[in-house]
Amino acid sequence: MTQPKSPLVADAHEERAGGPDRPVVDVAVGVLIQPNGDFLLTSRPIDKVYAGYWEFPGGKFEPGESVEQALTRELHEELGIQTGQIQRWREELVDYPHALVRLHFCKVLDWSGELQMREAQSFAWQHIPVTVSPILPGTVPVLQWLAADIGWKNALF
Ligand SMILES: Nc1nc2c([nH]c(=O)n2[C@@H]2O[C@H](COP(=O)(O)OP(=O)(O)OP(=O)(O)O)[C@@H](O)[C@H]2O)c(=O)[nH]1
Repeated sequence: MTQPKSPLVADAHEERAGGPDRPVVDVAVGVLIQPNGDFLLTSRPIDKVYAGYWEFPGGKFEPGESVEQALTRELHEELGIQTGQIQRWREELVDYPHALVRLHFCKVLDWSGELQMREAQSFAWQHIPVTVSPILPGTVPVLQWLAADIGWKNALF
């Protein structure tokens, strides 16, 4: 029988808010990738937990939303863009002191509109290795997946 993948535990030494039975919070996350392979990182606004940490844009589902609906709404709210096709990529469970979150990472290769930082966040187009820090704990594995993607392509060509 396949065992469920255990969560990535962030800041394990800190107390967990909500105790052992806290609910899982679903989060839609967009990895916007340009044709040259650069991807977009944004910094968390000052009024949020892990303020100033770099992450991929996105946010929590609202009731009844699908991954695609939540991501389309969040990318418009945060960046002012209209997303085209959304490709579901990977999921990850992260146990933070403030919440237990399930991150639904999606690749977005196609969008329209100029980027606007509507939450006064900073942004950086990056490639591996990234030059911004600190990176949000739940975001670190994505950089490893992106690196693996590049390795796969290099192996083919
Ligand atoms: N957007 C985003 N959130 C991430 C990433 N990695 C990661 O662990 N998270 C976690 O997912 C959760 C997203 O919450 P959020 O506060 O950004 O969501 P939101 O915009 O809906 O917040 P709001 O309720 O304040 O409007 C946070 O617990 C954050 O730490 C990531 O790459 N992008």
